[in-house]
Amino acid sequence: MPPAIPRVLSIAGTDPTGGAGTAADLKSITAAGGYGMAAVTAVVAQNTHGVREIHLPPATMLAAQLEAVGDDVTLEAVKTGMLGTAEIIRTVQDWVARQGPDVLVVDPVMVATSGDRLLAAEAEEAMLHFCRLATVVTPNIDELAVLTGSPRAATEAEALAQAADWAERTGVAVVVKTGHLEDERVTNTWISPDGSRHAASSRRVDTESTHGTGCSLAAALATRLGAGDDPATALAWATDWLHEAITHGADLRVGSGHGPVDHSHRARRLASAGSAAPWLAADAIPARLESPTDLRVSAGASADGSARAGASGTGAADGSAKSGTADGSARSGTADGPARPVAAEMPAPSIAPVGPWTAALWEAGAPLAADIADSGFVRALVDGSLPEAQFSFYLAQDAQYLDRYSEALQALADRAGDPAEAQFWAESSSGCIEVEAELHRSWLADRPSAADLPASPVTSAYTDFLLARALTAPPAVAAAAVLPCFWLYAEVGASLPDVAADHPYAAWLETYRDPGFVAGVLGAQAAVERELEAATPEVRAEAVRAYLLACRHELEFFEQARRVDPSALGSGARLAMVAR
Ligand SMILES: Nc1ncnc2c1ncn2[C@@H]1O[C@H](COP(=O)(O)OP(=O)(O)OP(=O)(O)O)[C@@H](O)[C@H]1O
Ligand SMILES: Cc1ncc(COP(=O)(O)O)c(N)n1
Repeated sequence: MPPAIPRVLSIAGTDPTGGAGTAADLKSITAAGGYGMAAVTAVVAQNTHGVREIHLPPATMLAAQLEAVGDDVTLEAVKTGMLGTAEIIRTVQDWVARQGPDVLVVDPVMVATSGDRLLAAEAEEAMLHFCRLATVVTPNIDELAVLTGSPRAATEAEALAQAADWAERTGVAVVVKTGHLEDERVTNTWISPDGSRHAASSRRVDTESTHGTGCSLAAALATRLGAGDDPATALAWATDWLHEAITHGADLRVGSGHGPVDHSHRARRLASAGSAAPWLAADAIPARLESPTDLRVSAGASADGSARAGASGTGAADGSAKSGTADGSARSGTADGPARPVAAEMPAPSIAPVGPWTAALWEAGAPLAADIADSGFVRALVDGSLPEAQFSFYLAQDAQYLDRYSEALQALADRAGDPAEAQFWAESSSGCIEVEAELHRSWLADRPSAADLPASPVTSAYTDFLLARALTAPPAVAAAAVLPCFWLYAEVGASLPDVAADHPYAAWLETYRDPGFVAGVLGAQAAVERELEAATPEVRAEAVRAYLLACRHELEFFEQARRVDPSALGSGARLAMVAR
């Protein structure tokens, strides 16, 4: 039984810019949940443009490092990268043979992205020999050709065939990486000696920031295997994590050549999601709203460029000054993207407000609407890179949500004074039940494990919030609380681009375009407009707060799928515990 935090040793060269080699490995091991250690094979003077000089300490020094670690620390996994010379390879090989780690991931580094040689040509034979000790080897397309003694594969099928043949001959698994081919999707395929395959693919990111991707994938894979994941789960985890790191690498602005990936992006995003800071500052909304203008003035940009209204988003994630404002009452940047304009500069909604109160509400919540449209979840759904397990989770939560949202709408119907309004809420409530039933019929039927998932903490927090207001709050507050689900969801639908028919989520994206959503938005807006007009100034302020908090819950609801680790979704009667 491996420990919860696998102890993983990287044996590799250095990179003073932190993008490749031991630096990349340590960051990747940490990101994948392990404790990272490193023994240095070569000191490399390099940057994002290439290698300038390589210093090889005596092999005896490497042997001493390996002995020092091995004598003292039990290792769940070892990952090797740049080994440089035949003598170094032999040194590592001798130590590995004695140490016998359960997991050995060999990244047979030969040539850097920059074209510089990192393995002496005459050492290739020794590397081929060493690879036979591995649990899995992770060659790129060019290294695969050297490893298998074949011409460079021109297609993924050719590469898979080369790898399958080699794995069968040697008894060592191979991960075939298509990063060096041209396909729109990049696929990593684990091929076992018995021929079984597990593929994990992601959308190709158009970026220069791919320095150290091979090192990072291998180190993350070693860590997940060291933690006890099976090959398919470990590879899926490493591929998905690396995709996020590559997507955000350029934002680091490290160097002017092939920059590093952002190994910590996921950790920062998750840390931000775990913040207990309130979403809306106590003084974000005036205590009394005599007219919509009171909210407009309050929501408008102030002299220091901050906005007064708008619930705080996930902005703290990047830790920079661009995230949120001094008083924390508004936000203009997220873990996923650069700062955006404050409310006053926000684009108009595609479904226009029906009166002055809904116009003021839109303006106050516009930064959150923009966050949702630009959220990692919506982006991954649109570009097709959202992992299926996360999509299934989202569907399951959507079904759970609709069930309770329908109850909230029925409560509004029961409490409505105006018969037409009561009818609108009641019809919306039954409409929800129909959509939920359709979700189960069409989408969850062939995803049985997702179909049984209970409501997540995020879903429960949102629906409990809505139900509490629908059942007990003044009608204006209750109506304002349920409005974002109508309006922001329809806005997401309106913002979606057309996608190709073979897009993995084409059919789902189509469901957002249902014209029925727009009719629902208009009905809910009309009710909110009427109720706010009739409410007292104090109740109006409470209603605005409820609207903004519901907008923030909407953002959480979309983003939650990207916070879930499929391996944590197993069934069984247990109470999830937190790590301390
Ligand atoms: N442009 C990209 N978009 C998405 N993923 C990528 C991209 N480039 C690389 N990757 C990911 O990084 C992994 C390793 O990349 P690649 O196939 O280039 O290996 P490598 O050549 O060993 O890496 P390195 O360039 O660090 O030596 C790929 O398998 C893939 O998961
Ligand atoms: C020490 C060391 N190890 C490996 C690589 C390969 O990484 P890349 O091909 O991305 O430059 C590197 N540049 N430096």
